[in-house]
Amino acid sequence: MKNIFLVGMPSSGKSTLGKRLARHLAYRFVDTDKLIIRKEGGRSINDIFQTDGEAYFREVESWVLHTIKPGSRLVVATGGGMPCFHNNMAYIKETGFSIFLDVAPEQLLDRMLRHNLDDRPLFNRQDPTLLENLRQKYTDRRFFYTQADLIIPGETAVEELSKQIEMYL
Ligand SMILES: Nc1ncnc2c1ncn2[C@@H]1O[C@H](COP(=O)(O)OP(=O)(O)O)[C@@H](O)[C@H]1O
Ligand SMILES: O=C(O)C1=C[C@@H](OP(=O)(O)O)[C@@H](O)[C@H](O)C1
Ligand SMILES: [Mg+2]
Repeated sequence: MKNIFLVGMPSSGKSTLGKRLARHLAYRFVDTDKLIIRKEGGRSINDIFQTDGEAYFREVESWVLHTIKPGSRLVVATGGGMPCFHNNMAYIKETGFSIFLDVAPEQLLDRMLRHNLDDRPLFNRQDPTLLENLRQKYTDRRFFYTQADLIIPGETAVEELSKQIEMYL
């Protein structure tokens, strides 16, 4: 039973869909940001970025990814940047089935402004250039995200997704 990795931009719905998919398949669910926070003794993602910098965060992020045991019936919601650093996307592809949740920057912006989630150091809701930032990151990161085994639109229902992936698991 391959682990399933959800990749994509922040706010694309990895954590939300990941939990639903895990329930549907009777898999366990993990969120790599939560694993990082636990490893760092409960510090927030913002605190890690501010105190130790992004490079340190990316080290821990990659370390955490490598602690995920292959074949353990897990749905893994990754952090938005994870596939784009170190050799993470290669490791994800080697050890699991990967799904890119493809959501356009305009829709990501809409979700970010609608929902009050402030633990995203790279995407500030008060920033007037947030849309530009999302567009730039989306363009830069697509190279990595599109290496996923499957690409789906963000609003895909869990029943439909389960049907699409059952033959790969
Ligand atoms: N398919 C969807 N349609 C509309 N809103 C969504 C959808 N999926 C997630 N959201 C909302 O967008 C926000 C970010 O979702 P989340 O699952 O945390 O994204 P990610 O883990 O990719 O950053 C949440 O507030 C969630 O309720
Ligand atoms: O896009 C990024 O580089 C990041 C996305 C976040 O995860 P989500 O995609 O779950 O928001 C989190 O890992 C960190 O703030 C960095
Ligand atoms: Mg998340």
